[in-house]
Amino acid sequence: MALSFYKYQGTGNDFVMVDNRKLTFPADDEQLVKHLCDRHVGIGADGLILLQDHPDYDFEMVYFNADGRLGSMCGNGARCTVRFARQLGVIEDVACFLAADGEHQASVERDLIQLKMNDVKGVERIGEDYYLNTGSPHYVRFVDNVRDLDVYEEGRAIRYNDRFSAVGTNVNFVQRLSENEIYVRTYERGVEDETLSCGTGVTAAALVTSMEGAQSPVAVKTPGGDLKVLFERSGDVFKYIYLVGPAKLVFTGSVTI
Ligand SMILES: N[C@@H](CCC[C@H](N)C(=O)O)C(=O)O
Repeated sequence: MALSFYKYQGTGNDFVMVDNRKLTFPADDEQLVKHLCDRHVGIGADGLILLQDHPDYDFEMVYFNADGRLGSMCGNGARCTVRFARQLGVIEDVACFLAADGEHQASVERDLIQLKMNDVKGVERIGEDYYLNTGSPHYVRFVDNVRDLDVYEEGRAIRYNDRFSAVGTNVNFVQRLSENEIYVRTYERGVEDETLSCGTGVTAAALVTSMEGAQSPVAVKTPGGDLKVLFERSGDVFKYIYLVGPAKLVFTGSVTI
């Protein structure tokens, strides 16, 4: 069967997008998803996303990690899905959609997609580090020089330690650039490598930076580009969280599956 796909990227976090409104994609085929995301023998991406109809929402986003497994929330992927939905004519400039962690609102503002994230209730301290869930689980460590860090090795050491090896976690390394500006590099669970950007990770990093004195909005640089995180904070409870950044179509194509 011929599969038409669209390749999108949001600050360098890239996704194979499939219009699955007719439910023809074999979503239970883990090996197929893994193959399509493979950068040597497939299309190549950090994840695969199905856009599907839903009776109560504009659409549903079904996200798989590059390892083929069904994933939790993906912030950059969600921003790309909103852009994709607009391209398909499923939405105009605003959307209310369903993802793995529940309902989300989003709006398209020229090049930027503004995505409302779910409230975050509770941030755990682990030594000098932080652990929280922004739709996906994130470990956050502040470092002095993030550009020179071996994110692959240091990220794996945390992701596969006794606490996290079974369920896994994403691992974010954060350098404070100024009071309200940070640089974030992320080791992503399910990709099992550093990606150019991770939306839920950037969100997690911005929220914990506010626990160290930053104010909303926090400007975030990543190896793949710039994002902005807005929020309201009360202790370790965060509401009205918005992730803002670009999402772009890279190319379209068709593969035989
Ligand atoms: N790239 C994503 C994060 C995706 C989730 C992650 N791979 C996991 O398994 O937790 C993002 O932009 O949020």
